[in-house]
Amino acid sequence: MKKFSDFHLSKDIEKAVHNLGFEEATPIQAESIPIAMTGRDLIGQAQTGTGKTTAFGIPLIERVELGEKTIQGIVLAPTRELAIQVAEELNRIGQVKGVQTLPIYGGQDINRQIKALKKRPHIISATPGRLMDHMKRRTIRLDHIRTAVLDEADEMLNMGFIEDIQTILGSISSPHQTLLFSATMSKQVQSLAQKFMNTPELVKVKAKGLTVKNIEQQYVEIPENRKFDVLCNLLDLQSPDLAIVFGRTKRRVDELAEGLKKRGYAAEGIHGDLTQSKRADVIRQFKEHTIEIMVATDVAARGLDITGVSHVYNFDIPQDPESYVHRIGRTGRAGTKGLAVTFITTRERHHLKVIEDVTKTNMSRQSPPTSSEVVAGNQEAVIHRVLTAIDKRELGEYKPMAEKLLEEVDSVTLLSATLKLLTKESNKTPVRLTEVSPLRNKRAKTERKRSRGRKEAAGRKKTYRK
Ligand SMILES: Nc1ncnc2c1ncn2[C@@H]1O[C@H](COP(=O)(O)OP(=O)(O)OP(=O)(O)O)[C@@H](O)[C@H]1O
Ligand SMILES: [Mg+2]
Repeated sequence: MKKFSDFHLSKDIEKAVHNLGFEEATPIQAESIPIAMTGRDLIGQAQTGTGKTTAFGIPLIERVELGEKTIQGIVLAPTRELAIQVAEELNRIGQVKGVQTLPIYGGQDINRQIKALKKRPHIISATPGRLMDHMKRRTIRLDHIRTAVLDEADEMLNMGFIEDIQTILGSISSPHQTLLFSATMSKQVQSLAQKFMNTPELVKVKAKGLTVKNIEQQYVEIPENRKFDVLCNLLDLQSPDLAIVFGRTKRRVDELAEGLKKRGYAAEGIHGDLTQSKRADVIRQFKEHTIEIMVATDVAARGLDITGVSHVYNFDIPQDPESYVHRIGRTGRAGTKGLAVTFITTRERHHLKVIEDVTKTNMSRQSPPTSSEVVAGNQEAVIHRVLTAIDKRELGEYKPMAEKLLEEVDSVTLLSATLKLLTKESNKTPVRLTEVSPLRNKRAKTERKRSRGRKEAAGRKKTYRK
């Protein structure tokens, strides 16, 4: 195990890392930081939640010359939320040194961004579309870049950003290094790397599979029309701290979030058709635990690091194994435990198998909970609440009331009535979701994806949104 003090970091950065509470470097950090600090190009692949942001963040910030008031580093990320989150982390690492990172993303007033750019940030963390806008307006110039980072490069290519990325990388006129990080890599990424990187060092953290072992992986096979009830039962039984539920389409996400709210859960949906302020609101409320369930499309699958996400539910099985890896990777981060449950219909068995093969993992099959299990689970939850209240011992003002009641009713009856009132009755409010067809077989899927990919990429040119 390597400590950060082994890397000969500057004092300011060592201090900032210490302030972050990091003691030992994770394997991807231990392997990449020394190479990246020499200025070499590097491709880093390591599982989700293993600290890739700091792995590129430290060398990126080390190489910033504070005295030069120019943009010296850029990070490209596939989604707005990720661009924002990376900027936050870089600002923490750069805090003691005084290195400033500005997030630049679509959906935010461009004039506000231009104003913030006048304050001369050292690093930009951006989504490709909006960065291109600024390059065209000449409000961002790439003539002093020392380090360019592509976070989640494979996803940016999936989203049709290839041309934008080529333009951006091709516009950097200063000598620089390029770093590329993701938990998954595709062939496309390798050809991009060949074109734009200088004999990159490949750092791939050895692991048994693509997913981390601290995430328990389960699947439940059920007919489409039972999925919603089973989801509610699982939420009741497993009482997640925070949960992310992934749905296949934006409409699906809206319907699921509405349905969950109807049944009394603190849930909100997030997807690319919402305004940026709504998206930011949902993330903020989720982080503050005002909402406990975030229902999302794959827009939330990449890179998001939210403390407390204990459960991920794939309400709809993801399109491909890579998406599965990233979705479930929103839990089980930095060594914590997590549970991922994937719903499949009988016709989707084949897709499950493909995911298991590619990720080299086994998911254990679970039967949907029976109604008596749900009742028992709800009762257990109440008992837990009662016992916790006893531990807290803040019961003084209730005791006289209890004593008075006990004069009239025996203790067992009294307690039974209290437990009954506290126990959550399963909420049966009817919820109807628009039917979706199961995933089709691989060949049909790839063909559809190809033609859709072209369309989406064309559409995105205008909006730069996922
Ligand atoms: N050395 C460390 N010690 C302890 N915690 C760390 C360390 N490095 C990073 N972390 C924490 O681990 C969490 C995950 O890090 P990060 O988001 O960089 O993962 P990632 O590898 O980029 O994952 P993903 O593939 O999902 O994007 C963060 O909360 C981060 O603060
Ligand atoms: Mg990441």
